[in-house]
Amino acid sequence: MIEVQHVTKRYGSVKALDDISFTADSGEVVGLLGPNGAGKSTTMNIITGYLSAGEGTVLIDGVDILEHPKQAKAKIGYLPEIPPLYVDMTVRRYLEFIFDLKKVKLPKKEHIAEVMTIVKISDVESRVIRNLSKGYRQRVGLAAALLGNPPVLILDEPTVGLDPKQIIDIRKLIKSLGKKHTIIFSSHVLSEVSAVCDRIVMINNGKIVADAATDKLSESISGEGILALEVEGAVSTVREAIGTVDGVKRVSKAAGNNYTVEYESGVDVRRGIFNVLAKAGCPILMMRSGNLTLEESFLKLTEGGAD
Ligand SMILES: Nc1ncnc2c1ncn2[C@@H]1O[C@H](COP(=O)(O)OP(=O)(O)OP(=O)(O)O)[C@@H](O)[C@H]1O
Repeated sequence: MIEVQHVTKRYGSVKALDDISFTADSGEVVGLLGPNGAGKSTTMNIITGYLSAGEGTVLIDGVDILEHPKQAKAKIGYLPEIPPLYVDMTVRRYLEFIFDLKKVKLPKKEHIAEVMTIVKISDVESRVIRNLSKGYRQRVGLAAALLGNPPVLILDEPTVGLDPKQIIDIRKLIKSLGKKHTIIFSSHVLSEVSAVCDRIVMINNGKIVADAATDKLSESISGEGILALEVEGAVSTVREAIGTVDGVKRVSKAAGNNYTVEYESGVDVRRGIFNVLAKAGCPILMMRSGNLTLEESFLKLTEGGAD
């Protein structure tokens, strides 16, 4: 649905993006994660056609954003980091204004009411935007992005500046919107991205440093899996037995009866290890994944970032 291909962007001598490529498939919620200054906003602005890339291509549902901007932009709902709200308007008036601006062809009253219900702002429709809390303003911005039912939503740091309750509400909202839309949303907060997204694209210093399903990310970063084991029996027997299992790369002895097993990424060695140790008469007392946590992976990849 969204294809970013070899995009490079320079601001004068600053290379903000350096040959980045990634995709977001239909119905996927993809998190663009990186420290401040990594290039997230620049990426978002290029995807939405607000900024042109120096090199590379962005396709929205197969349509090139630079060659056919009108057609491509009609498929996108964009929530910039600071939504450009007209604060003297009421919520309803503002949404009517955006509806007209976007030249939406749906029945106006019903569609605006539907969108207000989705983002839960119907109760403030007559309030002047200036008097709304930051959380409500963010939802008004989201409502504006949703007008016209675009299949793609691009959300730039949608929870910045919100209180914890508002953050939880917006996350829930994004998750539910993910059922019907392809979403790319940026954040510098790992826990946020991992709570909401199917896939994480990590960006640092204008380069993509990781791109994987949220639950597979740490494994894909370390390039191999790690298991921590506690096993009874003679050390040489245990090591030898585990070493015969397909996919096992290294067995290291830790304190007591503990071992660390490194294995090839994508291979599940647990059953094999169970079988060989049972055969050798060495009971397994504990076995768990010893991979880097997502936090550790993120820090490892973004060391030296601007944040
Ligand atoms: N208009 C500009 N002129 C010059 N340099 C810029 C401009 N906009 C961004 N940059 C630089 O490009 C790099 C990427 O910036 P960008 O705003 O895309 O990062 P970001 O990941 O969105 O960070 P933040 O979360 O702080 O907004 C940074 O080094 C930034 O200083």
